[in-house]
Amino acid sequence: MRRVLPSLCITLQSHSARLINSSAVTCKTHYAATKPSSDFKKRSRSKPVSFTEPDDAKKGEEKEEAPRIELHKSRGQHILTNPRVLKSIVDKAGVRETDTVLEIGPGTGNLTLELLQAARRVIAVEIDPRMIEAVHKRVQGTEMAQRLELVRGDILRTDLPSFDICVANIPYQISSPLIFKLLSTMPKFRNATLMLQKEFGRRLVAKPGDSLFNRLAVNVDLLASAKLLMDVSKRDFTPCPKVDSSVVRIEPRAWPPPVDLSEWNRFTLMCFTRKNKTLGAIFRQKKTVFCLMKKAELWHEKQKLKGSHDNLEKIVSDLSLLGELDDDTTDTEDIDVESDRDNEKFVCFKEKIVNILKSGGYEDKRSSKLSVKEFLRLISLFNKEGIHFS
Ligand SMILES: C[S@@+](CC[C@H](N)C(=O)[O-])C[C@H]1O[C@@H](n2cnc3c(N)ncnc32)[C@H](O)[C@@H]1O
Repeated sequence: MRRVLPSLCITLQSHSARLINSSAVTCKTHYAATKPSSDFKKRSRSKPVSFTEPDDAKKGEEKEEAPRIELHKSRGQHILTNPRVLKSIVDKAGVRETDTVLEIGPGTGNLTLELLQAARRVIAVEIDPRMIEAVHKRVQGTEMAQRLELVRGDILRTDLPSFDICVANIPYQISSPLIFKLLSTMPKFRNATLMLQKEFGRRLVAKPGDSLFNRLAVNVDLLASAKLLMDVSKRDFTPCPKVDSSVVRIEPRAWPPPVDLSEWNRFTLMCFTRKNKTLGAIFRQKKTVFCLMKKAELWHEKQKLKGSHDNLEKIVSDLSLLGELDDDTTDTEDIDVESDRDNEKFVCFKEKIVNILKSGGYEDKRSSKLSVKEFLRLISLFNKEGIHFS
């Protein structure tokens, strides 16, 4: 039988949200695996949810008490079950009483309930309707229900609401797009405290010269500062994942440099195609030179705009044939320039690139050792000479 959820408990939002059937989940009122402290139980006054892993679900058939939320690893459903860690995350996030907190992937609600102790309001976006149901049941009939907004949807396809901070144990497979989605939101939030795969967290906070320094760190550093808060053992999750985790705080910069992000993204992609090669070697590659030459022509044509449409179309089609450079770009010797004139143009353009690198002192530098400031200076040197990356 379908039962309508009390509207005070769940305000479902927007295009992606859908009211769910509250009878779809079996929830039991005990923690099978969430290990709450007695203090936590007292404070939450809610009905906790337990769950089973796919294999346990089969084994548990005869145990009539076994509650059923089958956890799907494909959705990153590793539930954080250590109350000490849950509390520590909320403390370290610096949640204020007046805050609206965005939580991504509340799962069965362990972190959600902690957040509701500290914040004025929590907006939790969850893709799995069974989890929405579970969290709803835990707050149902408590004053917390009025301060919790559950949104069903894929966070990557959901318009983000306005929030003060984000605190979340996220599905690791969406870490990168999620971080950039958060960083592109307006108005700006104070910070995001995220549980990430340990290795990913280390890469995020890496500094130029560190062995893990990479394009991700540069791109994030452009827009935010990232700080490692603590490591969390895989044993603190159910089911136990293969990897350990880290909690990282990301704080958006108040005044990020005014760069075209799509151009920046392509520029760093090019610079990091071979992060340990010198920039001189990277930008001398035939494919790279050719790609930049075509982009420069396109840019030049766009500036003129009134010019020949035919020419513009040819350049656009050349570019699409070329495709985007990606991290696996290896084949650089397969581009044939058609005529002597083209060849001359190509050689001149290559010389121009090399001169920019030489005059800026970048020819022998490696991306793995450059700061955001140095990358910003390099892109501006290229732009000044009419070389663009978007
Ligand atoms: C690592 S679990 C975290 C659960 C809970 N917050 C905790 O700490 O125990 C990730 C949660 O994110 C949800 N999820 C996965 N992909 C999602 C997406 N694209 N949008 C929103 N939620 C998602 C999963 O269903 C799961 O409940």
